[in-house]
Amino acid sequence: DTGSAAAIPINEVDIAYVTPVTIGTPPQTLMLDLDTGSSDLWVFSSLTPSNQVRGQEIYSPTKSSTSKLLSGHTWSIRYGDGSGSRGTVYTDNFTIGGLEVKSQAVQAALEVSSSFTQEQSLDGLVGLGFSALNTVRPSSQLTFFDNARPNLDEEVFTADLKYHATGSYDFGFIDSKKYAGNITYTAVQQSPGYWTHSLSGYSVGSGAFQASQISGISDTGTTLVYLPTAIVTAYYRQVQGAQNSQYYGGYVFPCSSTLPTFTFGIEGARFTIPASYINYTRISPTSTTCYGGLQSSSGLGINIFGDVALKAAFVVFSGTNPPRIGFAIK
Ligand SMILES: CSC[C@H](NC(=O)[C@H](Cc1ccccc1)OC(=O)N1CCC(N)CC1)C(=O)N[C@@H](CC1CCCCC1)[C@@H](O)COc1ccncc1
Repeated sequence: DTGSAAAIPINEVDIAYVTPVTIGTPPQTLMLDLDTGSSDLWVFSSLTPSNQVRGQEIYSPTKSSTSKLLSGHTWSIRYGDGSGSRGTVYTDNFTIGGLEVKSQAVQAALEVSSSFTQEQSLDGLVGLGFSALNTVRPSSQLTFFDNARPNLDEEVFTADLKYHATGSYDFGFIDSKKYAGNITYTAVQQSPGYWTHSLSGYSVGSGAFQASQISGISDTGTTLVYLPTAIVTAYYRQVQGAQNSQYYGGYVFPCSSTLPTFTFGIEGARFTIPASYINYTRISPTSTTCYGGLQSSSGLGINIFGDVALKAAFVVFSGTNPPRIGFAIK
């Protein structure tokens, strides 16, 4: 089997991407954020208090003839940005882009944090990390990818995220029309459950490539790129008027500044993030100060290759044994 679905930016600065999925019988369509940085599939539901729902589509298990309560099971998740949700668990038929998994664990939210309530274009998440990170207790549940894997033509899914445009996620096949040249693969360390791998180094603008192994996670659910402070300061040293603002919680600069590109290495291959991707957003609609798409990871304890980096490449998440991740120019 294979599947293919759109990755649609939810706002004009690509803060996140959502993908249409269907759940249950008859099918209920929700827009979910496919997130390789977590492993819970959870949705706004008929069980979510109405004062926490603001425009989101909801999953109603009672309206689905194929839903089953996974009795006695609960879940609770906290994300890196402090947002979170918790609830109960059903199994139901779940489809992404024509690829169906029967009896997928669908985690119905009983409570969501305010940042989810405020994000009306996001109806929940599909975790595509390793199932070891799943928070359902007493027995953890498998991700959509792990459930689909035995029926896939190839044990892969690919992410083709785009800058200010709709991209795609494919399951079970690698579409050679979506990239140029070769795919460069590198080893993935699957514990504790993220798609963890190393960069072989980086360069700023036309500067020399600095070879160094930088370990981090490729995370479609994280908007920006978070790297070690030494790298980030080297980057912003090239930006007139840049400063690391305590007030704004990161590097900001005059929107009129000229930004250099940022290049990262995967083994021997090189991928360049255009300056426009790093000029992430104005700090407020009328401001002339802009917030950078490259920020320091020092507060996180982990380096994160988020959407700002991933949208510069075609990315193959390979569930083979051992797992690996591939990058290609597009
Ligand atoms: C440094 S992990 C921060 C990261 N969350 C972000 O990237 C959010 C995404 C967002 C925010 C608001 C609306 C829509 C999307 O966006 C920002 O935080 N920003 C973008 C806008 C910018 N101005 C400020 C910074 C994060 O937790 N991701 C998790 C998934 C994410 C949760 C929030 C909803 C969307 C999906 C996940 O993959 C990684 O989980 C962990 C990573 C590390 N240990 C624990 C958990």
